[in-house]
Parts: sequence; structure tokens; C-alpha cells
Amino acid sequence: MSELLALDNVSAGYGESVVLEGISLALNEGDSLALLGRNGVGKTSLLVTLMGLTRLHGGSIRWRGQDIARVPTYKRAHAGLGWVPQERMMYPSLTVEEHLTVVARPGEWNLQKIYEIFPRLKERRANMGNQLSGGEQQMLAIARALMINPSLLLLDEPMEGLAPIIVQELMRVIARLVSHGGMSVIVVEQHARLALSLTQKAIVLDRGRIVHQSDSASLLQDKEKLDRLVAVAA
Ligand SMILES: Nc1ncnc2c1ncn2[C@@H]1O[C@H](COP(=O)(O)OP(=O)(O)OP(=O)(O)O)[C@@H](O)[C@H]1O
Repeated sequence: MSELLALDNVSAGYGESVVLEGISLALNEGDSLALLGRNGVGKTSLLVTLMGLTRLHGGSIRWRGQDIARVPTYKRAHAGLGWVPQERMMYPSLTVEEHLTVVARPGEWNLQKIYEIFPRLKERRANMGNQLSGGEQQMLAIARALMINPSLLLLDEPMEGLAPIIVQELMRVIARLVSHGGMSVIVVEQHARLALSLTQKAIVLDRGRIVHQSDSASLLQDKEKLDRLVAVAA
């Protein structure tokens, strides 16, 4: 599989403050990665850095072999980076269907396919963005990112605050996206075991640095190490 994303010794942050340091990682097409760590260690900042929304203090980020340090966020989205932010960002003035159609780009994901994997969104297609439950908003946030037909999907704590039954439903969808193989996925999760069970590779951050890299299955089996690395909410 060919290389999709490569970070080499990346330092990044907000203004003068540096919150990520010495980050190096590579992702091939079809790879799935769990990005783990305690609260405030820089997981969201790493996703945001991939989208070009932090200040890059050093290092390089290559996307399909091209340096994208100066590429603006919207162009990164067009190039195939699909971001599902933690805040979900629904618009009260748009219906569910409008949220999906305004961002649509050609490719295998279209309304019909989205409604197949998220039947609830089909039922709610005429509802406004602010008339949805938390679970439905999360489904819509993922669906919207899929409509740009990304090569890499960035999921920031997709299960956060959702009822167990919705978590199960989302787990099934994410597992299907990962096993499909055509798209790469990075999942940030407080629930480390959920994320590890969905992915092939794992990275653990601590205070802005990578402190562990392995395949997900071996970290999942090493309970002691996992507890030590991520402590809570595993
Ligand atoms: N917009 C911002 N401006 C300044 N500092 C920020 C900003 N966002 C995050 N930080 C800081 O960057 C560090 C990493 O935060 P980040 O949100 O990336 O961690 P996280 O691992 O995603 O945490 P959580 O699990 O709580 O979401 C923290 O010290 C945080 O205070």
C-alpha cells in the first residue's frame, strides 16, 4: 500500500505555545490508527494540526508525498482529509439532507449510501441541525465527512457522551468503514479499548509526545501497559 500521510518531527501549537513535539508517524492507504492518551495530552491538537489549524513550529507534514505545511484547511479537505471535530458543528438553519449535499464531492459515498448505513438520518432528513439528538448529530457529523469522499477520516472522540446503544451502532459503522480498506481512519478516543478493537495500529501521546507505538491488538492484550499508558476510561 502506498504512503498517504507522513509526519516527520512535527512540533506545533497555538501561537507561541508548543503543545506537540517531535511527532513522527506514517500512515498508508487503508491503515487505521487509534490515537490514545489521557486528557489534554494533545490528541485533538494533532488532528487539528493535520487540518492546518495550529501553528507549525517545526518538522514536515506530507500528504501523498507533497508537503502540505502551507496548504489551507479547505484545500486539505478537498485533497481528501475528512475531519469530524469533537464539537460536531451542526447548523440550525440547514436540514440533515442539506448538511450532506452542500459538501458532497464525487466518489463512492452519496446520499443513498449514507442513508443505507445511517437509516436514522434518512428518517430525520428534513429535520434541522438543532433538532437532532446527540447520537444523531454524531452520525450526521460522520456522514458529512464521508460525503466529501475522503481518503483519510479523522474522528475526534466519536463516542463521547453517547448512550450505549448509539455507541454500539457507531461502532458497527466505524468497523465497516475500517474493514472496507479503501479509506484510512484515525480515531481519537478516551475509551481506549473501543478504539483498539476497531483499528490496526495505535499511538499513545503523553504531554505532546508519542510515548508508545505498536499494533492495536498487542496493546489491547497487554492490560498492564494499557492501564499505565492511558489510565482512565480504558
Ligand atoms: N485553542 C487552543 N489554544 C491554546 N491552547 C490550547 C488550545 N486547544 C488546546 N490547547 C492546549 O493544548 C494542550 C493539548 O490539548 P488537546 O485538546 O489537544 O488534548 P487532548 O488530548 O485532545 O485532550 P482531551 O482528551 O481533553 O480532548 C492542552 O494543554 C490544551 O490546554
